[in-house]
Amino acid sequence: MARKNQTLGEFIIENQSEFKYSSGELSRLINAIRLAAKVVNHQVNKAGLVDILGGVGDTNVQGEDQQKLDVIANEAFINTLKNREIVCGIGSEENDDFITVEGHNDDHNNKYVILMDPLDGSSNIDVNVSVGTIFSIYRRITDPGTPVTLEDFLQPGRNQVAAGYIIYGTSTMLVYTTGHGVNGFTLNPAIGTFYLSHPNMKFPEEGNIYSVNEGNYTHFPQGVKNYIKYCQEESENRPYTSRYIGSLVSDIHRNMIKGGIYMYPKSSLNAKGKLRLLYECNPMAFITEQAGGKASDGYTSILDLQPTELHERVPFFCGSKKMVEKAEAFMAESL
Ligand SMILES: O=P(O)(O)OC[C@H]1O[C@](O)(COP(=O)(O)O)[C@@H](O)[C@@H]1O
Ligand SMILES: [Mg+2]
Ligand SMILES: [Mg+2]
Repeated sequence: MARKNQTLGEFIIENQSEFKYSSGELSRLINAIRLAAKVVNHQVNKAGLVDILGGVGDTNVQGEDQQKLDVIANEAFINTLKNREIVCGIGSEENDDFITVEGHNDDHNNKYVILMDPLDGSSNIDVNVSVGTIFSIYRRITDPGTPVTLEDFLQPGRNQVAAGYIIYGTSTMLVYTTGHGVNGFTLNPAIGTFYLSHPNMKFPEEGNIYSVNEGNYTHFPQGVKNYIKYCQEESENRPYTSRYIGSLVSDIHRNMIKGGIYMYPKSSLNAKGKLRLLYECNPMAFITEQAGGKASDGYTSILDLQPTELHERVPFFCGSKKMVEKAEAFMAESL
């Protein structure tokens, strides 16, 4: 049972039995994520003081300029997870291929794979706007004792056993689910402890915030253009307010608290949109559905999509249930 101001450590232990495979491994994994989050939080908070702003002068597999904090966050999570030998594989936005973690005595016996976006909202790092980390956890489907394979990562989002994000904003929060609701923990920086501050988070069914990069408006499908016009019309609780931070984690976190819809549609610029299915859309969709919201590619639930590549992109509509259903109706109409 969630108690306000319970520490994250206490919550993990007290809720372990909820988890059908509860052998303590998943708890150790969430604890490792908690530790890496604190390491990254420390770096993010002092970014302007030490020379970790800006790019490393290299591009990642997405063709994006890698920021120094992308690399620092990536290494912090990979090292923390590897050193604790609790995963058999790691997939990251910043690594072309998945990383095999041999585990104790190279026995490949660990049961979980993790996919992550170590630093989300990279374009906001240098301008002191909130950024995040996103993670998604699966049980492997290939036999323990054998090296992990791509198959273990390309599972539908419905198979996730846990997912969450860390938001490095006005305060630092860790929000996650293991399929039993969504809980948010705030870091007390003075003592380095996460406390339960947002028990049982819920997306309001309806809201009045829409989040989309309207700079791409002319390139959007007609259905999206029609929905944006609908959001801007004078009517009962419209026009909605437009809010777009440009950090997926922060935009969805705000909309989960206030009610709203986030969209990164396909466009004539990006045939499949921009966001990555495995370590951005699947984990945010799992959180959203667990909080009573909805997430789709405009037609199909994100969690029912069958992934085919580690870094594949999908169009993303996510947020308050009635708002996503309305956007989907406009998409269907304009087919
Ligand atoms: O600048 P755009 O095209 O609107 O894209 C913003 C989106 O891209 C992202 O920054 C992509 O994530 P990364 O920063 O992890 O690459 C999202 O956080 C954000 O929602
Ligand atoms: Mg991202
Ligand atoms: Mg990123």
